[in-house]
Amino acid sequence: MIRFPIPPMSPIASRNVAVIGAGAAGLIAAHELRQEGHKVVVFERETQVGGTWLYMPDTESDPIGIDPARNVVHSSLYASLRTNLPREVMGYRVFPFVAKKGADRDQRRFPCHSEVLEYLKDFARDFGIYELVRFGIEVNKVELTEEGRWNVKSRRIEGKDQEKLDEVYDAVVVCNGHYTEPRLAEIPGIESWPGRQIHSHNYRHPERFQDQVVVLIGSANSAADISRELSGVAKEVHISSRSMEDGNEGKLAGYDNIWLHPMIKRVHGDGSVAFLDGKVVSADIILHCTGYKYHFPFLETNGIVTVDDNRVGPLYKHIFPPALAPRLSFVGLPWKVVPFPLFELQSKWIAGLLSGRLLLPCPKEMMAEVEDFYASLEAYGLPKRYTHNLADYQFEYDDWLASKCGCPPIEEWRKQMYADTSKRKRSHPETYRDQWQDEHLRLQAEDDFLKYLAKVPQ
Ligand SMILES: Cc1cc2nc3c(=O)[nH]c(=O)nc-3n(C[C@H](O)[C@H](O)[C@H](O)COP(=O)(O)OP(=O)(O)OC[C@H]3O[C@@H](n4cnc5c(N)ncnc54)[C@H](O)[C@@H]3O)c2cc1C
Repeated sequence: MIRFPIPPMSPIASRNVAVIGAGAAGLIAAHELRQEGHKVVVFERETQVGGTWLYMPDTESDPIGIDPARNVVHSSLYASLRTNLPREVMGYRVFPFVAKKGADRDQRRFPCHSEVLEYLKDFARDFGIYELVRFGIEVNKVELTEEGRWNVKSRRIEGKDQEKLDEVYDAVVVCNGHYTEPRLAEIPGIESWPGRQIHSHNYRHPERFQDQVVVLIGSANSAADISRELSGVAKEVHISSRSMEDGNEGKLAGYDNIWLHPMIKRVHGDGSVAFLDGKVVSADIILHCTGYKYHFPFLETNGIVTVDDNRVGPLYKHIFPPALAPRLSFVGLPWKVVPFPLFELQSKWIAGLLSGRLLLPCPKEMMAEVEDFYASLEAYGLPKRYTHNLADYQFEYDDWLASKCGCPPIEEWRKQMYADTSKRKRSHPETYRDQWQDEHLRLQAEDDFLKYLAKVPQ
């Protein structure tokens, strides 16, 4: 039986901390925790760091990802993917994402995915993170002990050696990513529709779509990139999205074979797909670019933390369940954000709270704030699945964390560059990665990076 409230932590102390995942979130969490004096073990199922940025040519046995027995592939990257943020904006603040020379490096401002992987590998090497990571080890159970610590069970996932570990940690930081479990659009009539379905998680190359009529559902970054890539090989591409504004339906400007539609009304046994605007097409494939679900199959909190319609909660500031803070935390849940610097600030705060250098409000106050936040979302008519969408206030959130940690707010150039990129992505989706108008901001960033690099011992 678990006793509550769990015992308070003694002030200014070093903790044994388990970090789950060695993607961009887990790497910076490991760094910040160690900087604060904690003892850190990072568990990583793969044999390399990088998480999402470790491109995997293989796809899953179930192309829409609903079969629980399927082989799970972690990364959702497609072969042609280039970043949707300029490298200056994207990098950690403590390790600028500057262009490097080398045969395997891509010096462009919006580089291809392998360049981000190289950057993360550089970070792990330069900051001595590799020595903290246990590779090829999957965490399969995280449970609260009677003393309010965490029992972490893990196992080696490949090879004859069936090594299993059962250990106790003072705290767990969950950094397992949230772009692996596909979310699907609900489509009336889909059970009897005879065509193929695939989720963008399993999209790698356009060739399989040669001469096909494709209905692509979604409007986020992947949908924009993949629909344009498909137009080069497919017969027709029909984009269906919730955000399609009235009057914008019809052919996409600049393309002969891309059409824009509102949501799908119904699909039929004869292969036809009917949209809410009354248009009907006969399609071969439905491609779901409809996002992902938060998924923590290893986490056992006796119902304290749940995932409900993609709300992970209750969480104070998207990080701590009030009843278990600060011993359980999540890094990287927010979306529609600049991820790496946000991970950095979340991690810094967690590290300071775990040592007792920084303090949280009491669980009751945190819970009251979480409830107020949920009530405000409801008042705006926002469904639970928008809980971690920080589009309208990501920098306010970052700056709040920065102030708690006593570090400078997000740089003005970074905020402005993000805003300019978002605008250009909408107005010039084909060219925003290669043509820009924010050279003055890029120079400011470079200037900042030079000052930073001058301080770092080479
Ligand atoms: C298609 C796509 C394009 C994107 N483009 C951009 C972009 O241009 N710019 C940008 O900044 N962001 C982009 N992102 C967001 C990107 O996901 C984040 O930048 C970031 O990489 C997420 O890092 P993470 O550490 O939270 O998760 P991940 O990178 O997913 O890492 C999680 C790690 O946890 C490990 N793991 C999971 N479960 C376990 C377990 N039980 N035991 C042990 N290990 C485990 C996984 O193997 C993985 O290594 C994109 C995302 C996608 C899907």
